[in-house]
Amino acid sequence: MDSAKRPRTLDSFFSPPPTKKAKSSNQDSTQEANTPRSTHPTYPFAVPHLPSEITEILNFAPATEGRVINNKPDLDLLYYQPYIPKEISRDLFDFLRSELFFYRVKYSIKRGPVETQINTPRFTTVFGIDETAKFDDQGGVVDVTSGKPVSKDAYKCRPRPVPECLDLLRRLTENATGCKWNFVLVNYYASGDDSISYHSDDERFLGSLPAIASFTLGAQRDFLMKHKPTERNDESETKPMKLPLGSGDMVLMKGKTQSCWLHSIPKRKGGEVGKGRINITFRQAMVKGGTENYYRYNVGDGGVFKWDDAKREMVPWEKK
Ligand SMILES: O=C(O)CCC(=O)C(=O)O
Ligand SMILES: [Fe+2]
Repeated sequence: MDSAKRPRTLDSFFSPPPTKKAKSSNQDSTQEANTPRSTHPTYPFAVPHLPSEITEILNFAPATEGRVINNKPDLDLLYYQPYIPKEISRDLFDFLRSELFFYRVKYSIKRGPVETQINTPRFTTVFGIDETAKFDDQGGVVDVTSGKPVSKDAYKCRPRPVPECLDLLRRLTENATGCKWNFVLVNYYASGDDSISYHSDDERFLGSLPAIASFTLGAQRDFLMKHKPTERNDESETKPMKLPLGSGDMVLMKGKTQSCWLHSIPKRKGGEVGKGRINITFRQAMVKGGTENYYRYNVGDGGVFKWDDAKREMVPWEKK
């Protein structure tokens, strides 16, 4: 690991917290206007960079050493409890919930003659582009080798660059784990009724042994894992393993985990679930089909949602 990339001065831990000066509303709006933001023609609105109070502490991640979990067939996990330092996980959760745009994606699947409408049971958003292309300084999509603009028809979607507030966490996690990622997927589970059913992230466009980092912020939710069905009928196929993912935790899933195991966040009642939970995953898509898949299922073609702090819920957002 390159320690030069992750300054680890202890000063910010021991210096007194920044004093909260009383601000006039005028000063507030000036500060708001001066906040650096990530923009792009595909973004419904600009996304502010993280405040320095958060970035300074984020440099201390991972807050704990990852625990290896590989005591079951084909399982290969590194579980950080937590990864994000405790003193910023609440603020990072509040920031991302308030500042990102989300979608509630609907799509239809056809199995033979029957077409079924699917309402994705959570809020989602996605950023990134596969290995064949990148964004130039103007935000244009260019071929990764020639640097020439990629035709609009090359993708059935409009790829979006990762905003700086998520890209910082992506870069820091790359440096700490030695992995490489070009996609950021974000889920928001507003309540215990929001969920993700058993699946594996084993699409061909991720390659054969993908490493996926999965972060939790906000409410604790159970993460269930079970082995895919085999002829061995191992106990791991019927008795799911439960990781109680709490705020700031990260699970690095690697090796044969995706090809052999399924995972889910089931619906839940009670506990913390009503506070809402954000999940962030970093992934590496190799080909254009991967980019199209991620935008189809995480942005889709419906409306934008944004957090309403007064109503304490996601509300449809419209350009004013
Ligand atoms: O929310 C989580 O922890 C899991 C999300 C997930 O499995 C996915 O987005 O593929
Ligand atoms: Fe998944």
